[in-house]
Amino acid sequence: MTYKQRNLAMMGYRSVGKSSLSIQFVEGQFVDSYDPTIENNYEIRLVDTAGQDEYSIFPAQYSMDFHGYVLVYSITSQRSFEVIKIIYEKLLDMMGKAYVPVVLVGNKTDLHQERAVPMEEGRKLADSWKAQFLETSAKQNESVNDVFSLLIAQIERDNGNTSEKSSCTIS
Ligand SMILES: Nc1nc2c(ncn2[C@@H]2O[C@H](COP(=O)(O)OP(=O)(O)OP(=O)(O)O)[C@@H](O)[C@H]2O)c(=O)[nH]1
Repeated sequence: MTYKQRNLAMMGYRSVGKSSLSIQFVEGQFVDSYDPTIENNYEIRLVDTAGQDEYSIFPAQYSMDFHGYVLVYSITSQRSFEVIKIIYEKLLDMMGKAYVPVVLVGNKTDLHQERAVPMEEGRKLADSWKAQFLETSAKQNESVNDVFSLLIAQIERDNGNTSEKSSCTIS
């Protein structure tokens, strides 16, 4: 069986849930990797970066090796939403590109009483980037796997592949 390796980076402000989403995804996908009807297999290398802020110097290695990026903010933090815009701009700058495959994720939907960023704001921002958008709860395992399957599908579309069935392992 052959694998396409896909390197994905989790980026965002401190404490938005990058590690929690990664751990939830890795544990949730473990059983699926035994599915015998696999047609496309992706080996995902998931890099959970340390939280950034608007003043962080963008480490060059974050732009070199990745096929796609999960940009995470918390729906309870307006600041994390502002910071994600800056991270995105820095990413494009660093890559010297007008487009990179991105999924924008508003995490912590279970804390709806503390919501500070309306869903519509997230969607509008993602549209302006031509990116996918999802709200998630790492705590309640809400839409977590969708983040990664959307990003993989987007990367494949960008590469001119339109295969519908896919599966993955994480290393
Ligand atoms: N209620 C709730 N809490 C969450 C959720 N995701 C993460 N948290 C909590 O938010 C805090 C930060 O989560 P992390 O996953 O460590 O966040 P991070 O973005 O990796 O943080 P840094 O390593 O500082 O960049 C922890 O206390 C988590 O338990 C969520 O979906 N809902």
